[in-house]
Amino acid sequence: MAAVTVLGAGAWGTAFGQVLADAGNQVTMWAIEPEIVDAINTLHQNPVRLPVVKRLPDSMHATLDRGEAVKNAEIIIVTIAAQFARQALEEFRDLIPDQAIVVSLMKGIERSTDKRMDQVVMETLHLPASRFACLSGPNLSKEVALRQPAAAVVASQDHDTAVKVATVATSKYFKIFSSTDVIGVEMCGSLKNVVALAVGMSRGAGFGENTAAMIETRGLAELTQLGVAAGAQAQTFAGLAGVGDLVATCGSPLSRNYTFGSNLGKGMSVDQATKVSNGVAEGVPTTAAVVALGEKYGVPTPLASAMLRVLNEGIDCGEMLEDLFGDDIIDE
Ligand SMILES: NC(=O)C1=CN([C@@H]2O[C@H](COP(=O)(O)OP(=O)(O)OC[C@H]3O[C@@H](n4cnc5c(N)ncnc54)[C@H](O)[C@@H]3O)[C@@H](O)[C@H]2O)C=CC1
Ligand SMILES: O=C(CO)COP(=O)(O)O
Repeated sequence: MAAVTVLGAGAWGTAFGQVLADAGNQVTMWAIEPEIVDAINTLHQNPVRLPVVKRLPDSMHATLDRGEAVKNAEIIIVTIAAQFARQALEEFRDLIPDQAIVVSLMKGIERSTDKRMDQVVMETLHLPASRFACLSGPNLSKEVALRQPAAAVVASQDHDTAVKVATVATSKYFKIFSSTDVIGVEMCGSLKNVVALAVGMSRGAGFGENTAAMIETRGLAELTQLGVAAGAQAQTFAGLAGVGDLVATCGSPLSRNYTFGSNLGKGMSVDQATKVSNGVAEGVPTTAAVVALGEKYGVPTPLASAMLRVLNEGIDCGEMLEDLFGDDIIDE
């Protein structure tokens, strides 16, 4: 049993807090929303972000106080919307205990810097790589919250750190594998959201399985090439964080990214799709960062570039799909 603190009581933070509690840990949730902290402590629920759970485990409690939240934590989990991670973590820099391991569950790239969350977390908290891990995989929060069997991969440069996190967070229904490919796991989780936007859009526009499979396969090739150029191992993209999460996210209306894309495909504007989104659709701000990273590493990103035109210029699904392929015949 460990003392674990989760920063951010959104849908995934709350569902993962329950995983940790079910694994036998004492779980402290920190959130900026007083109504969520109050509901977790008094009703044992998070009706704002995770209404599907009617009673959270008794070993979960919440606080608004940053110092109290982390003071005894052995493991600190970060599940804050990626674009706000830096500003939120700055407030924790001097509070994190010296030996604590910090684990990112976030799936996004910071728009203003094009940095992955491992980079943002370590540089903001002044954390050595040996005390950082990221966890990713096909983990739609509602299904995990209902305790349906699922798995994820946790990566750290320090194998012992990955194994420690996996040991602490493994429960009867949540299996965790270990890896040392931090860049690969980060790139998988962030980039698949852009693919999910495009697949959702094609579904919303009324296209079927062939179109979805085409986008997913070409998307996987694009994110693998970009990931490898950034220093990732190709095999990671065939694992849970890569293909696994691509299949889950691109195939489910429970995904905010898929749903955001689907609403665009049905004819909504970006503003309208943002208004009706039930939580953060990380692929939206991440798309521009993926295009920028492609330019930086000299890797073509036709899918992300086409989605950027959707987001910035409002092109429709037909034009987006045309943009995916040039006129040349290219080797697969
Ligand atoms: N929902 C899911 O199925 C999964 C989500 N993720 C990732 O986990 C991360 C969080 O996702 P969700 O919890 O589902 O999103 P959500 O939209 O339900 O919650 C976002 C969280 O970010 C917090 N936040 C936003 N701005 C903040 C600020 N300035 N300071 C402090 N906290 C702030 C909110 O309070 C909220 O707790 C995302 O990067 C997402 O891609 C990963 C796996 C599964
Ligand atoms: O990452 C996820 C599932 O693994 C959740 O996807 P969304 O953020 O699109 O809801």
